[in-house]
Amino acid sequence: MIQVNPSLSRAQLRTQLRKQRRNLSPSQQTLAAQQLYRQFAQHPLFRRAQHIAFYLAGDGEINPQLLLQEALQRGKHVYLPVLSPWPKTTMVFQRVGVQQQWEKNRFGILQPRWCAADQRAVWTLDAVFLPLVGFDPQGGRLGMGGGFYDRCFAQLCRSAHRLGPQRIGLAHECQRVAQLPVEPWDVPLHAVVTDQQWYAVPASTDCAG
Ligand SMILES: Nc1nc2c(c(=O)[nH]1)N(C=O)[C@@H](CNc1ccc(C(=O)N[C@@H](CCC(=O)O)C(=O)O)cc1)CN2
Ligand SMILES: Nc1ncnc2c1ncn2[C@@H]1O[C@H](COP(=O)(O)OP(=O)(O)OP(=O)(O)O)[C@@H](O)[C@H]1O
Repeated sequence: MIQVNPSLSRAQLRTQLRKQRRNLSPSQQTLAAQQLYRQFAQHPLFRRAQHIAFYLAGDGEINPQLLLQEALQRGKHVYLPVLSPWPKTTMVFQRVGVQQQWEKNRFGILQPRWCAADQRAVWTLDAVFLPLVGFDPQGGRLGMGGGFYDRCFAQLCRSAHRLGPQRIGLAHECQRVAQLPVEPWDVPLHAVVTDQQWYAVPASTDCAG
């Protein structure tokens, strides 16, 4: 686990942790993806969930592709994040179709071509698997810095939809830090699954802000 120098800013921490995950070799990445799959494929949360949001891995992120394929095979509805053309700060979740058309978002990440009819309100999903740059065992998440996931969940946390989807961070073990700096807009994760283990977050820290 990384011992975080408390004087590091979020931006510096992000740079350091991104470098760390990009340094994993292709064979380490493949193994991590297989181990993630083994950790999770038979888990009741995954077995029960019918509407699940994934992400397409890049930049050294742990790859949930095996789980995504498994979800499709089990007849679940699979969603991916799509950045809205306007307003630029909005991200929605869109179901992946059989003859899906794709486009790149402004960060070069592949996303389903915008189709409002296939989009589903976040609070009606059963689970959202979040990519992350860093995490801590208290449910803290450091992302790429766009604030997209936090904005998606902000309403949910403040309103009566506390139950909403399970927010599950997926990560390499090397992305764990003892304690991330917390910002007022941060929405805590319910759990983090790495290639090595599960980190269940105590309920009391859920939506603390
Ligand atoms: N796989 C994956 N998909 C995802 C996310 C993610 O973290 N991972 N996102 C999670 O929110 C959203 C995209 N958010 C992103 C925010 C910033 C950058 C980024 O690369 N920033 C550049 C600099 C900015 C620029 O190119 O204009 C960089 O530092 O490399 C990428 C994605 C939606 N899709
Ligand atoms: N609920 C919100 N409403 C308005 N702005 C927000 C909200 N949540 C986050 N932001 C803004 O987004 C910016 C980036 O936030 P942060 O650094 O936490 O992103 P991140 O979690 O790393 O990114 P991402 O979720 O896209 O991976 C912050 O400057 C913050 O002001």
